[in-house]
Amino acid sequence: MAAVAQNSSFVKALAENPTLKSIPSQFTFATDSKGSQSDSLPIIDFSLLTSPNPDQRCRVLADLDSACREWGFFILVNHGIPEKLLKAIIASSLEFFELPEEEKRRYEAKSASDPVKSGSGSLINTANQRVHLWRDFVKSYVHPEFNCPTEPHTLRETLQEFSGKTRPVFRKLMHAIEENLGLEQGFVDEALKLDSCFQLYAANYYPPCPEPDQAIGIPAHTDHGLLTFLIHNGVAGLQIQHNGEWFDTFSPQNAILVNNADHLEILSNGRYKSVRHRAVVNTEATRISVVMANGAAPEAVVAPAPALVEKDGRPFYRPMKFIEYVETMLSNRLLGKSNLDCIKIQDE
Ligand SMILES: O=C(O)CCC(=O)C(=O)O
Ligand SMILES: [Fe+2]
Repeated sequence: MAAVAQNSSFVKALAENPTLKSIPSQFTFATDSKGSQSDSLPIIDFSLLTSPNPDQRCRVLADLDSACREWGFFILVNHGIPEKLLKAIIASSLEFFELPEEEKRRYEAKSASDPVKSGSGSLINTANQRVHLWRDFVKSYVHPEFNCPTEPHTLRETLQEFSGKTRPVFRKLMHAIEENLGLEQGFVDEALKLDSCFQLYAANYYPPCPEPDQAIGIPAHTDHGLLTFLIHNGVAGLQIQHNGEWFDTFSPQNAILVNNADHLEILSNGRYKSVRHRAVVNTEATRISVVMANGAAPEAVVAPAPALVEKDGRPFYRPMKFIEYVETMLSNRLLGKSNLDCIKIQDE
């Protein structure tokens, strides 16, 4: 047990204490955080989705289908979002974490539906103990209504632009997925009301940790929404689970890491599983990730696509209003308890 007390609600301040040699006991999270390497993580070239060459387009659609089906994760390249904007959103997010504590504390969450929240987060484990995470975060709902912390002043414009530029990429991917699932053209736009799609921005700050094997940034979980986009500052830490094994991810310069989230699993009636992933920490370098969770409209009721239910003989998930699902998830602090499990229709 470490002698250093945690007086702050943010891990950054604790990690910057020069006397810290081990983690305070409330951060202890027993897990094997080693990840395997794979040279077959799927890479999808976004620009080929609009290729005039039908063979090329067919090939990228097939690659996207197998990435969604087998890995639930892919590395998106040539997406057209300027590198300058990706760098700017990471820089503005870092500026947020560097604000004085009292400024960040203004956004401490009072309820799951607060549109802007900040803190570091903790969970209750199966032994009913509170586990603190080795990460600080800031989250805000950015679409259909735009919310943003007032400081740093660079964040608002950058975040607005980032949200505006990620939405068409998300929608084009959803159209390709609609085609891959054999759904009628226009079905996802209408059923999920994608003009008003929900987007949640989250930035995570993982300071260096003196005992990275004893702590966790974010434990294994799946995300709400359809597709999650993630970029980072070049420090590795995202791991995904594939066939029961944990894999480290990598990303070429300027790429976006994309993963299937819960509502894609529901929509596809279980064909495209929401991928379990986690964030591990290290002794050396601060890691920052910026996440854009892309979902259906808050008021849309998400259910398995009727055409797939017909093929499968039955739905495997119960319908639920999108925003209700998100807010249930954001207020659920139980480790290992998945919202998706709650709406799964079990075999009779
Ligand atoms: O920082 C990461 O790599 C993972 C973040 C994440 O999974 C999340 O914010 O939901
Ligand atoms: Fe996540």
